[in-house]
Amino acid sequence: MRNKNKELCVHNIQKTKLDDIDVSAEYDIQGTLAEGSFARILLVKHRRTNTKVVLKAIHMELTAESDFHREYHYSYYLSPHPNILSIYPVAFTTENCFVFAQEYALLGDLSGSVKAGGLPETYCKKIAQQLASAVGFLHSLKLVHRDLKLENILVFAADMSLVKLCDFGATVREGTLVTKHRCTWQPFLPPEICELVTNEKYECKLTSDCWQIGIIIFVCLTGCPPWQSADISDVAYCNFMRWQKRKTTKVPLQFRSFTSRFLRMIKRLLERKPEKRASVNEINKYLKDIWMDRKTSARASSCGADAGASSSAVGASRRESINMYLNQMDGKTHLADESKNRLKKLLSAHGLETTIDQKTITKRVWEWLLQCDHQSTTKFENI
Ligand SMILES: Nc1ncnc2c1ncn2[C@@H]1O[C@H](COP(=O)(O)OP(=O)(O)OP(=O)(O)O)[C@@H](O)[C@H]1O
Repeated sequence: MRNKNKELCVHNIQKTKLDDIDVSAEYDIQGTLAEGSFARILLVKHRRTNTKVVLKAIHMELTAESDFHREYHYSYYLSPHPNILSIYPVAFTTENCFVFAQEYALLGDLSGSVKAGGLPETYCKKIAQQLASAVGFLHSLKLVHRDLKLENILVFAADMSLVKLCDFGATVREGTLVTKHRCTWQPFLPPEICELVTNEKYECKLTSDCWQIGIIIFVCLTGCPPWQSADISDVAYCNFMRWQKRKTTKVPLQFRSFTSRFLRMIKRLLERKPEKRASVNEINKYLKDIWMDRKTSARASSCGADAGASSSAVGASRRESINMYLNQMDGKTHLADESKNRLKKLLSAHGLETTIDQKTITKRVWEWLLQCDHQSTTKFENI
């Protein structure tokens, strides 16, 4: 009964009264931390309390007021969880933006920490455990995050002992009719979403988050996604599906560096049928196991191509996958540029020019991965 009330309460979206304020009068703007698709993330110091906070300034022309209220409501409601970004009870409007205040993650997001070849296994397990806890909390309230990716996991400790989930801009109640979220990376999308046509509506389910956590764990361990797109036109994905459906005993190349326990977990999270997919809580069952197989990981680079006949196809598809990231980045440029210009105007009205661009940082990371993929492909083709 208590849980039911909690659940009802979280879905009762509060419309906070939004006062129009002059940002530069209240805050000392120190710089732009990042630029998302709809928002600019500003590092500021609150003049009166001398506290450093982050302001998420969402451009009004790109976001309906009701969407802002939903994002702020869910972000604030969820933020007491230790692995969810803390949000302050501060929301207001400026001339062009809806704004709310958050705590500052000094180490940025996970896409800046995951290097070619991946993170140490111990770090990945800490991330998996904290992410499972945060997303498990959302799921207990029947909320679907819908946009789980490295960029939405903020790092508070270099050894990954504290990470927090952020960006509840796409979060909705389970069962809500939605269309594909425009700014998610294709390799992170589950098959049931990949197969939708543009603007097709679907009922969102908790299980799509479980798939995305599976992909995040894979990317953290290896440094790159397992395929470009979870659909039948993708060779790497097809190989995985054939193996999962036991049509072949040959473990797909990009999964050869893992132990059987890890493979069991990842197969459960990356189950094609959403109704059969593991819940996030299942991840906890595998945290004490060894994930990387020391012997095979020395032989098969998870970032590389197959040493057999299908090597070029898989290698090409994986290169394409990383290229696709870069292209999607470019695709986002137009949208980001529009909002960037408007936000720039707003900021320069307060005498501030900004130059940091998160898109460029992420693009650099993926260019590096592309280089890594190319090197290991060459290595395996020479075997
Ligand atoms: N509190 C914070 N501290 C430090 N960096 C942050 C913080 N909040 C956000 N960021 C940075 O800003 C980026 C974009 O933030 P956020 O995801 O909230 O914006 P968005 O416009 O919703 O992004 P998207 O492109 O995913 O729609 C994050 O990936 C992260 O790098």
